[in-house]
Amino acid sequence: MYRVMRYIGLTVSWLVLWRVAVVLEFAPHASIWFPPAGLSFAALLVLGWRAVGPIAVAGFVSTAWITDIYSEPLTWMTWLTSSVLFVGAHTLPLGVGAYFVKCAHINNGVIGFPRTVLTFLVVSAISSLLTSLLGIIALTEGGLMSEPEQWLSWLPWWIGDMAGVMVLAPVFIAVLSWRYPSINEHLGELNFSLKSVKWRVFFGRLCLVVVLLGLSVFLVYQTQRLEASFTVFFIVLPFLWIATTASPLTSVFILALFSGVMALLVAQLQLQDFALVYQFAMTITAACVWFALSIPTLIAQNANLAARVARDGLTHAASRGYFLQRLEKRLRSNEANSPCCLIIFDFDHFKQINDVYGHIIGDHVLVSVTNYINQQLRENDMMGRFGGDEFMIMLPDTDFSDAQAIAKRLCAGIERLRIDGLSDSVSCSFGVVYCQPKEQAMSAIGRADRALLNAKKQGRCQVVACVA
Ligand SMILES: Nc1nc2c(ncn2[C@@H]2O[C@H](COP(=O)(O)OP(=O)(O)OP(=O)(O)O)[C@@H](O)[C@H]2O)c(=O)[nH]1
Repeated sequence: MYRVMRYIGLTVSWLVLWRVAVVLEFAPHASIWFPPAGLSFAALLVLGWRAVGPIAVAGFVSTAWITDIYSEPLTWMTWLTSSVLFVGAHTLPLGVGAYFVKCAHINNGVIGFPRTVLTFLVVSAISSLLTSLLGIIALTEGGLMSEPEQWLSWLPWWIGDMAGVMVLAPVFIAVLSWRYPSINEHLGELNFSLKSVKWRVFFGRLCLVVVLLGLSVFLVYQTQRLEASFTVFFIVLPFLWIATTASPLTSVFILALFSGVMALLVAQLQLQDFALVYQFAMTITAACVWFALSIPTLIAQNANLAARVARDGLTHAASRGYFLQRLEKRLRSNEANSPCCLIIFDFDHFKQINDVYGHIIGDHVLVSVTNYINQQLRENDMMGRFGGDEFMIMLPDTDFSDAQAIAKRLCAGIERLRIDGLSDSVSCSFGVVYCQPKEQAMSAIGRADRALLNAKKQGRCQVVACVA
């Protein structure tokens, strides 16, 4: 029962939107935008083919209603043929398009959000072109459209449907996602939760774009000049700002209301001569908003990747590349005159630990020892993984004797560590160097590595300092 009510609600909403579009018509069968296309796309995306029934009923009713609006006589047979053709022409391209967008997000995943946006925009353009061409054929077959009207209608119909899909489908998807939350897994980065909307931000930014639109439309109304109508394209700039700073739902709501006000102003002020400009402004603004919505996502993903690249996945010590970068920066900076020391340490007979206890325990040893060392270091110090079982520690503002003392303390502390799953104790060998002012990072590492080699040669589990 509840489900039937929802389907009836879908049919009624579709018809209300369709009636609004008819009021805003500026050419036969061509409104500045066609909101029902947005609702059909959203319903087909969220409900799948279950949405076809309610949309079909709405299509049959609207075809009959056209007679009333255009005062064209309609026989039962003509009504039936036109309705079936119209419903097919409307639902088939939009349904296939919605299916593509749904699959695109699954295939592209989180990283591919901009690609999903591109798919949505391309699908909106192609599906709308097909609905307009097939719709015109349907109306012509039913005798509801003459040949001159076909030529007048195809472009405004196409762009009107495209505007309906690009601008309104996301709003309807958001509304439907509150009732059908399973769609959220396909929406990925898009947070369409109402909680994400900050109402002060929403009203402030909505006022800004509506005022700018009002100024632009007023200029056109006063001058009746085509050049003046192009000023509406400048509103793309505040929209880019909105889309990159507000939540997706806020941007999508503002875009829909802005487009609604635009359609209303064009109809009320009789600006039909400029309707195509406004139609294109609507779709271009929507396309820009969609691309701009992916910018915060890309920034967040980049930050995430950068953080991952900077850390070693197992021990969470700095990665080799990041450590070298930081050491190089420290040695070249003005602080280079203050002392900086470098320690390199390597586990003793680590291969044996792996061979006797297995690699899982080997990993556990690496994690336990590096955790212990991290606890011993100051906030400014930095540990990095050179590779395998070899690690480096940068000690800024530390003189040579202190660095040697730290290495000895760590060496003794590691030997005392009791590690779960390991009956023997572990040990490490250490090489310590004082970094010369303006010395290359790799030169300091080379010297520390030679000291470490000496520590290994001298029997392991000890600290060797390299003075020069
Ligand atoms: N479990 C584990 N083992 C690793 C990892 N990275 C490197 N190893 C192993 O660490 C061992 C390092 O051995 P070597 O450096 O050749 O020498 P060693 O056995 O430590 O002996 P010395 O350094 O001469 O005292 C190798 O067997 C590597 O396979 C890791 O992430 N996890």
